[in-house]
Amino acid sequence: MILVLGGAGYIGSHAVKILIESGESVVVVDNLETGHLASVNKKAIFYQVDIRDEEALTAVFEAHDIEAILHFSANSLVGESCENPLKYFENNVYGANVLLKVMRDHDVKKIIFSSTAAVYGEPKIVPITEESETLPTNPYGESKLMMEKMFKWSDAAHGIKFVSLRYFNVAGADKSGDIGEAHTVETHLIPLVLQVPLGKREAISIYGDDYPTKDGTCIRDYIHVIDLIHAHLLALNYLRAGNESNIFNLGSGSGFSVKEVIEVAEEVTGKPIKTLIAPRRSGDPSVLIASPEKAKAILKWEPKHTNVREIIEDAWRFHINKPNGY
Ligand SMILES: O=c1ccn([C@@H]2O[C@H](COP(=O)(O)OP(=O)(O)O[C@H]3O[C@H](CO)[C@H](O)[C@H](O)[C@H]3O)[C@@H](O)[C@H]2O)c(=O)[nH]1
Repeated sequence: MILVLGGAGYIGSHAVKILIESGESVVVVDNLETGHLASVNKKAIFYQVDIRDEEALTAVFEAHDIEAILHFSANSLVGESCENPLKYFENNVYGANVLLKVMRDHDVKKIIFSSTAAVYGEPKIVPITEESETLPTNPYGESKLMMEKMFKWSDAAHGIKFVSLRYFNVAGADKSGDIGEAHTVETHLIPLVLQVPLGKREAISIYGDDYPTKDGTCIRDYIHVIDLIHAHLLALNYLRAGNESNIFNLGSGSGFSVKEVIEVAEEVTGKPIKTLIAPRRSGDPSVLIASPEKAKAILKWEPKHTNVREIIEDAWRFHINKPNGY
């Protein structure tokens, strides 16, 4: 049995669907603070539990024979983390503490963990390898780095093996159009851009056009959520094969600027997208591009949907299908 924490969220709901399609039995735990029950595949067993609730989490571990955990439940908004850092330390860091305690007590030894490119902060060298310095510039990235360290020391003391996956910019949606990115407070570029052709937003603000990049706007490495989840399945097999704990970047290795994303979204939707030039958003590095070479070499990961057009087409299919979310 695989336990998916945060399985009602954007990325977690894709993981649940793909795990089930690949023949795994899945238990989902989600507090539904930001997740949607409707996005959880019906073949999964669902518990509305907050991972900080040790008693309730323990009951899930006692009811099921859990082999491995995929951990997607965390707060993940950079701006919010700067305004309310303690929320991030309480939910993300303390939540991981409770989880590790319950794992230790129930002899569960495998966990795949969602980390982030935000652990690197402002990179000195691009593309970013896993050996790059970790110097987060916001509490969100700091909380994820702290969690990585908690897993490292829990491995040393209790033999809990982990794979930490440092995500770059996750986007796109399942090809069915049934599940996708539907945050109540949306901050991510692609869903915000698509709100304009959906008629939900007048214009998209470009946060800064004076960066030292080819068109002056920030460059990011967009990774399709389906490719991202395939890396999780490979990480699960990697731990099942008895390998040591490890850390991998998950990105496509190529970058697209904010203006390029908007242009492709205009082509995909066939509608003009009005833009406004706004001031820079604080804490935004100019260029974030992953080196995915380690994941390719060790996990044998090969992202297949690296074209930003395909990512936007798949996101658009979901938004057309569910214009008001779940
Ligand atoms: O309305 C908007 C929203 C975003 N942007 C720009 O679009 C780019 C992408 O922004 P997102 O907010 O979509 O993504 P980030 O790169 O800021 O954040 C991603 O990478 C971070 C690590 O750096 C964290 O992991 C975070 O959770 C993850 O979404 C940035 O240059 C941002 O300034 C705009 O111009 N206008």
